[in-house]
Amino acid sequence: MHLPLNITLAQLNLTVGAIQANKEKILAVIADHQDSDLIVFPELAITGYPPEDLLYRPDLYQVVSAALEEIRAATTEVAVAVGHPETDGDTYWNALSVFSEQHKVATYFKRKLPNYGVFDEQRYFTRGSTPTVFELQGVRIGLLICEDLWSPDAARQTREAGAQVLVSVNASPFEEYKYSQRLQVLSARCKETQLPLVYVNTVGGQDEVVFDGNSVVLDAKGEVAVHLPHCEEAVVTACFEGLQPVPHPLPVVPENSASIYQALVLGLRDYVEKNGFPSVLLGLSGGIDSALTLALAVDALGGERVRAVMMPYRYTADISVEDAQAQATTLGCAFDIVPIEPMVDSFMATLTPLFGDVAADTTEENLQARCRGVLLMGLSNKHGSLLLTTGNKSELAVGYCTLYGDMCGGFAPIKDLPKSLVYQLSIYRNTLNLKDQPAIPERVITREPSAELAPDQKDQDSLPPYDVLDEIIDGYAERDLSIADLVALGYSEALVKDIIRKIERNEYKRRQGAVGPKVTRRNFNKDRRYPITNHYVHTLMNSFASNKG
Ligand SMILES: Nc1ncnc2c1ncn2[C@@H]1O[C@H](COP(=O)(O)OP(=O)(O)OC[C@H]2O[C@@H]([n+]3cccc(C(=O)O)c3)[C@H](O)[C@@H]2O)[C@@H](O)[C@H]1O
Ligand SMILES: Nc1ncnc2c1ncn2[C@@H]1O[C@H](COP(=O)(O)OP(=O)(O)OP(=O)(O)O)[C@@H](O)[C@H]1O
Ligand SMILES: NC(=O)CC[C@H](N)C(=O)O
Repeated sequence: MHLPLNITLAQLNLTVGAIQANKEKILAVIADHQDSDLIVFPELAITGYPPEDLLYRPDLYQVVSAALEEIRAATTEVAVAVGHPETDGDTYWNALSVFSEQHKVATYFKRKLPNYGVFDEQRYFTRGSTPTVFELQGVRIGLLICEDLWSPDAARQTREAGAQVLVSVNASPFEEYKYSQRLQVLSARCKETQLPLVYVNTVGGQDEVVFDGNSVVLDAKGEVAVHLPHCEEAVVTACFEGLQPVPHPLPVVPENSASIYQALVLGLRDYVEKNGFPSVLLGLSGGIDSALTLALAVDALGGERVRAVMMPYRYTADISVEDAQAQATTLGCAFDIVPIEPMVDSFMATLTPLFGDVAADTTEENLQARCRGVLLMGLSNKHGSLLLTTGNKSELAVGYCTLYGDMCGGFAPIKDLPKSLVYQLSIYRNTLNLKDQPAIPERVITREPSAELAPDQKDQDSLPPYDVLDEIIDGYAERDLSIADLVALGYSEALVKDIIRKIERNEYKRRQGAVGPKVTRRNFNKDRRYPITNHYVHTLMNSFASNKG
């Protein structure tokens, strides 16, 4: 055994489908770490994760093979472990290959394929069946891929196959409290097997998920010896002496609000950069949702790449215009004021005769939101700028938003934040001073929420207080509680039923909404796939009535 053994964790931000660019990035890390013994790259590093139905394309495997050939040819005595999809023409695997001195030393096939939440691996891959161990400087290294670690048996079998160190490659997405949950799982595997673990996660935003990095090395007792940063690329070499990882200075683990905020910044930045947008814009109303979205955008891209547009109508309060202006000035982004009165009046003049004698209702409110949407989409088209839509999870849950109005836009940075979390993150952001002014004007946080689409309108005219709404949404949509469970929490039957009806009635709206990063345990996209045409809500209502009877 030749110790110390140096194992490099390459926590890289790779791009789905960019096989050549990902390969170049991998080759650059290999060239820079020739003093290491083993360099470990993330799960499916070659394709990025998740490649989704790209995995059905036969040509993908040709490009992947060519890239792996180049990596193999570039290896010296430094071993390299890299994740990639693999096929023999009939069967497809999520694989991890190890190359050294221009040879393939081992290929391992993932044994546990996650098929829940945002994951669909059983749609593409067949399970591997064999633990894989290879020898490096006399030390036996056992290979694992992500989900393999989330139950005991794959790690146990790898130990039984002779492993002395476990190396796991991962694409483990962020959600609230994920870091501590993940650490518990990893620590349990170390304690069960009494083996140290090198855990390499990917980092970066990919459509609706954000990979948070937080790669770690744990010792055989499950204690963290090395920890890579949250939501940042990093390449760090861990040194093993006597099969014990040498402790490395640990970065501070961000607390809950900071960890979510940083994940949202990364998700937004990567969506904009990886899709090639020069800039973003948004409607800035003087309300908290657009204010938090603006702060995220400026933190992700810098003020010079962000434009905010205030579009007052007759119901817009003066303080809304003042606060929007003040925030744009503090954050250093472009700011315009474009009144929508002439457009709304013109639409109304045309529509009023066609409306006949039907009384005014939400139609008139939606028209204001739609005029704003048209203006913002015009600016987006003209300048090639991505329009950010500002809806939060509570509004999207109950459909308190206008199709082709404030739902216009290509990316929705806060769509998975319940309104209570919008407040929490806004308060958090204001603890980070910028030019001695709060990033979000205090009055925006303290004033009562209003869509300002009708005189003296408040959100709470149509909705229960947000803490109540959020708890019912969380209970019903994230934790699958029944009507009886929610009533037992102290909410009235009428309120619970009303919110559930609204949630189910608005699936069609959410399906037409822009993509945005997941931060809760269950988002309204891949995590919760409900039919649009769906009468289960009647079944629920009826069964609660009959239970009571
Ligand atoms: N199942 C289904 N499949 C496909 N389409 C369906 C549908 N059900 C209704 N529709 C269609 O959807 C349309 C209704 O949706 P939509 O036009 O959006 O309008 P709607 O949902 O009726 O109203 C929007 C609500 O959101 C509030 N709002 C608007 C803007 C901002 C805010 C805020 O605070 O942020 C709040 C506004 O005050 C109002 O209460 C109908 O025309 C209907 O035809
Ligand atoms: N006067 C306005 N000027 C610019 N944009 C607006 C204006 N009013 C609404 N919007 C846009 O439409 C979105 C929906 O806003 P609305 O005021 O109806 O409710 P909200 O969900 O409370 O959002 P916010 O808290 O940002 O006001 C806003 O976030 C903003 O992007
Ligand atoms: N890519 C995977 O296998 C990820 C699944 C795993 N449970 C995680 O979220 O970490």
